[in-house]
Amino acid sequence: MAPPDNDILWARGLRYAYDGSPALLGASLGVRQGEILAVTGPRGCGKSTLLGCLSGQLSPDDGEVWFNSVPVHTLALASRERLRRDRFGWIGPTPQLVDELTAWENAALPLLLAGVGQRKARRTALEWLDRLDVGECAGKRPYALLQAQRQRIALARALVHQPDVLFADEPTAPLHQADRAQVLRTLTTAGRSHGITVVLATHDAEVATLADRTFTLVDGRASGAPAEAACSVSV
Ligand SMILES: Nc1ncnc2c1ncn2[C@@H]1O[C@H](COP(=O)(O)OP(=O)(O)OP(=O)(O)O)[C@@H](O)[C@H]1O
Repeated sequence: MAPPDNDILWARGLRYAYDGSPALLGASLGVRQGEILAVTGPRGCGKSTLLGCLSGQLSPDDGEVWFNSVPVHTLALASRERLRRDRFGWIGPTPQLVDELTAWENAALPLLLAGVGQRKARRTALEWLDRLDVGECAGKRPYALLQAQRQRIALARALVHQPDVLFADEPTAPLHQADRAQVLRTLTTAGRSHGITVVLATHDAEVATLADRTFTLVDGRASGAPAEAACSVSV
């Protein structure tokens, strides 16, 4: 079956198991260009695994993932890595920064890897750090920063190259309430103003209200999908 034209991301019948222990049991979904989709569900229902499969970090045991007209599930490793680097952004629940680089260098990494000149990469990274209220941290290394500042820098890095799709896996987990609201606002505003599609995994119903649409996973499949028909269910 070919993916519909208006879906930037499209997955069918995704199955994934960790050492024989199933995490996804036939999840199917479509994500439209520019929308903010919240992937919700209780802890352990498979949200992170679904984002891993959609973003090409994990290879599903069965099923298909398409990005535009590209079949991600059959791409060779090098092509998948290039796709992730150039077209996708990723932010997880804990900031994973390069210890040896300053905040702006961390934020600029996707641009530098794509061959953008140092001066332009620095300027763009600084703009994103300012937008996220961590401009004053630009010259500091991660060890000298608070966890909340590190997470904002990780978000700047995820957005700096204006990816087609931003995958955000519980991005506000390490933040306090006030930080959480601002980071989420920046994330959703950036998505809407730059036409970035956002796939946001969260178990927080309040966070999910910022999304255009919600996809609920229960035990590795779409909520309400009967086990035997799970492969053909979509939202
Ligand atoms: N690396 C791993 N090795 C083994 N089992 C794993 C691994 N990662 C996840 N699992 C298991 O797979 C299932 C789905 O996990 P996953 O992290 O995708 O769910 P989640 O909905 O994102 O959970 P959470 O809300 O806690 O982040 C769970 O039962 C989890 O224990």
